[in-house]
Amino acid sequence: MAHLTGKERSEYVQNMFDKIARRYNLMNRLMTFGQDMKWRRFVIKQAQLPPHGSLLDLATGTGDIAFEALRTTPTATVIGADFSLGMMRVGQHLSYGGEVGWTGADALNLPYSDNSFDAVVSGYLVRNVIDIPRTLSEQKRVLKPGGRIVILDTSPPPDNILKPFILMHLKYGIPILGRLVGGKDAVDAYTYLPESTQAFKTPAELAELMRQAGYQNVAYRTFMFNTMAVHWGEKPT
Ligand SMILES: C[S@@+](CC[C@H](N)C(=O)[O-])C[C@H]1O[C@@H](n2cnc3c(N)ncnc32)[C@H](O)[C@@H]1O
Repeated sequence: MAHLTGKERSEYVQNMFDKIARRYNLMNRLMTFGQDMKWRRFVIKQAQLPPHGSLLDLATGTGDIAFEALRTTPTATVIGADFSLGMMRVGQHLSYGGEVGWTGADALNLPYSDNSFDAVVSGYLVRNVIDIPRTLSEQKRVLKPGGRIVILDTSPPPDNILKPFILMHLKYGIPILGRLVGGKDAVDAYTYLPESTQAFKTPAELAELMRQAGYQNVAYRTFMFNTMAVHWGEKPT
């Protein structure tokens, strides 16, 4: 991965998700021991979407976060945007799939006007983009003043007594599970996931990038032995 240019890395990520789309949801449930839906519910809680509000689920993938928004706020307008059409095609056939406004979009160049959404949320996007400040700034642009950004992503395992066990799960558990569930097409993806997690920002570093991008009231909460984090903040009014 380190040898790829930004554009090549972007294409690599896009193709990778197209390839694993069919087995993606099952892998999530297995890898996280069924915890991932709890974090998605927390993301939507932090979005504080008003009735009839508008939400953009950026990097929606198969739509799990978008579906959670529709489940808790059925009157909301929910747009799911992603650059992997394969992932969104899977989501279209799931329950609530008919109620999401699925859109092909790049998180670095959003096809929406300024001040469009009450909330912009994302799950496992920021670790994958080639320019984090750029996506944070694009998300701020399309948020209404006072609108909320919420980000769910993995975090590098902190230095503590659990680190060797977490590294074992990342280095061996997840790639082996990926191969068993997704076959050889999934090997790259579930090797990339642990590598990109270890190379990603710590929760404190990501919070600082959000502040630098101009968000206010930035805060975060970590889950699963600090290996998962949800960050939130607001666009100034
Ligand atoms: C791990 S999946 C997460 C899907 C979903 N948010 C979830 O929580 O399950 C990451 C998604 O991010 C998308 N993605 C990565 N970089 C992107 C970018 N620059 N623009 C749009 N989507 C992107 C991928 O196509 C993929 O569907």
